[in-house]
Amino acid sequence: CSRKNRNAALHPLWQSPLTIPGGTRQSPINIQWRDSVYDPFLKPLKISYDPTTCLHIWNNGYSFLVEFDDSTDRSIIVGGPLENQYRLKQFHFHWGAINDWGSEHTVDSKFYPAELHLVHWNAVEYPSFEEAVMEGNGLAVIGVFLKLGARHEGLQTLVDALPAVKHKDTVIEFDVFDPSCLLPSCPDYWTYAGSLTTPPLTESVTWIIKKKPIEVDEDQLEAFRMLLFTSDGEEEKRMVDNFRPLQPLMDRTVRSSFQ
Ligand SMILES: NS(=O)(=O)c1ccc(Cc2ccc([N+](=O)[O-])cc2)cc1
Ligand SMILES: [Zn+2]
Repeated sequence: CSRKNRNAALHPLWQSPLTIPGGTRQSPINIQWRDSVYDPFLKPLKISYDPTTCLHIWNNGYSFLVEFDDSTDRSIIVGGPLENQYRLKQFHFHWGAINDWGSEHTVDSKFYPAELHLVHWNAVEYPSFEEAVMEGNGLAVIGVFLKLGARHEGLQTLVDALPAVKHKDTVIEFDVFDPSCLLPSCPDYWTYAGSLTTPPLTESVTWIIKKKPIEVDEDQLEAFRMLLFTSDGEEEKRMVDNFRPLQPLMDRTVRSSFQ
């Protein structure tokens, strides 16, 4: 490809190419509602999180992560498209500089202002998260869209802690939080085989994307946008637009748990 195109493939935030050479199941994707296939054999997703497994909030320079103690099976998901139970490792968000974009996945080409990812790993088959990351069925990520609306009381406890992790590589203890308060009550989801959306971009994720968004208000989105990609002392760069561009669907079908 011409020099221009090659440069277009290198997004500043990811240094590595936007599509993995030979990648056949990259994420995120656009979910075309009418092309998704209802699968009556999909089970309901069962979620049981123990709020005391919450450890801390960490600004890792891409997003802010809320990390959990994944040394036991106290916070797990099971069912849905999953063969095994998967342990909660962390959750994080992706968002835009303005409300017109920010989510990683889109639905019928519509962006949401932000997207939550709850990251789980297959501790039944693999000894650690790092090993699971390298396996086709190693991870399960629940995606939840955020839309502008009413203030989300559960999210507010998280938002109140964000000023303490404004800079890259800062961490604050956060010892009781139940992430199920961030899930919509509607059980409907889409599911497809995909990848991590940040390096190492490994094709190890069973994506479970909730059909219904949760509502957050403008102040809560603005709180995300005052975080920084940069460390204390560096020239400030606001942490916004930390989402990967859409990737080709290729030979994949998105299944729905609903008709
Ligand atoms: N956005 S996402 O696809 O849900 C996503 C989920 C988890 C991670 C975290 C991560 C995944 C793997 C590694 N690694 O193998 O070095 C380091 C960090 C990165 C990205
Ligand atoms: Zn993510």
